[in-house]
Amino acid sequence: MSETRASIASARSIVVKIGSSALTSLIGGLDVGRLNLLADALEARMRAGSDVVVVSSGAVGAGLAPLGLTHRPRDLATKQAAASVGQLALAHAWGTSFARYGRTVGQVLLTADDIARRTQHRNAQRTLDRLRALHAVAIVNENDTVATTELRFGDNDRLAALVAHLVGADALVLLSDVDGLYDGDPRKGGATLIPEVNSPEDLDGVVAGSGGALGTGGMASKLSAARLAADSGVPVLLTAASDAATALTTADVGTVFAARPHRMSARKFWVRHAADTQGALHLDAGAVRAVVDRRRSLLPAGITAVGGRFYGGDVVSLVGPEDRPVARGVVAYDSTEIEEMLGRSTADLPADMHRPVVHADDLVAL
Ligand SMILES: Nc1ncnc2c1ncn2[C@@H]1O[C@H](COP(=O)(O)OP(=O)(O)O)[C@@H](O)[C@H]1O
Ligand SMILES: N[C@@H](CCC(=O)OP(=O)(O)O)C(=O)O
Repeated sequence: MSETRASIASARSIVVKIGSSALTSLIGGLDVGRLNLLADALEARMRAGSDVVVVSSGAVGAGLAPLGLTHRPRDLATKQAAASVGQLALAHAWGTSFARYGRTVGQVLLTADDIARRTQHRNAQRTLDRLRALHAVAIVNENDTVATTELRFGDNDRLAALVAHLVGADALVLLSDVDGLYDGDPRKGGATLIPEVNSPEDLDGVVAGSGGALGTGGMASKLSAARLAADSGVPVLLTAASDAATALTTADVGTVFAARPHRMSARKFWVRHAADTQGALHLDAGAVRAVVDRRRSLLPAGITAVGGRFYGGDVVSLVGPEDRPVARGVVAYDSTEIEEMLGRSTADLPADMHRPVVHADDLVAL
């Protein structure tokens, strides 16, 4: 068995994301039978000693039938109304299912903002850690009723990858209605399963198509979430929910994505993937070489212009001379302060401005 599969099979802490397509159908709504089988597999893994966090889609799908809707709505307000009805049913169904084992569930609804802001990020982390310490299973979903279009996560695949990093998980399992990644859309026929993705070249020529009637992101969002997790050091298994029992025991099923050998620090991961940028610093070519190639801190001498209004502690985009973002970082000063420092060497600045504008530890090249 491959090293990646072995690491997923033995992971101490796992995030398992279950897609709408695996839990709901347009005609039947929420499928409690399928949900019970998933809870069985999740409970077995917990009893074998692993910590599990569940990211469950399906709120919109579960809310359609009770509202008399026969297709997934396109407009945001109806989707949010369906999600508010469906989330209640979904959380209740998970609660009832795990109660068969005497296991308590906790509902955790997150928006992109919660992950993007450092304080909320820490709060979410603490809640998830405490639920785990109390032997309860967290059932996470996007907070669909308050998230607006701009605030929405790409979808729950991305949310699951962010949560995996948030809780320091050792593996991410994505369960869908398809048994892995194919080189083309399997609904069109003639596509071949790719069992293992070890490097970006393994994805050459792969066509990731759209999802089903109830899913949102399709294969493209699973691929980008899998790469996000794998790049940050978390191995990923993608398979069908009907194979959950195998996925959560031997991991000998579906497609696995090998993790990068070194896990990115939690702070760098947040800067790179989760935080919203509040403004921009424009750099000259020498500063780009220093921060991107030599991994140095950013000093005022290499900054040519400031874009937007921001404060010390915000995440900003570092933009090269060709107007292309080259890095992101946590800025040490307010934008108004940096305007006074532009192009000046550190020695010419007052003593309280000798810290780098962005410290190398807070800086991630793109
Ligand atoms: N290259 C591909 N490999 C596998 N599945 C693909 C591919 N391209 C498109 N798909 C489709 O993506 C669907 C899964 O995405 P989606 O419906 O969003 O699932 P979920 O609800 O689990 O998030 C599958 O049903 C499959 O038909
Ligand atoms: N938060 C939404 C799901 C969004 C989503 O990403 O769905 P899916 O592609 O099925 O994982 C819901 O619960 O309906």
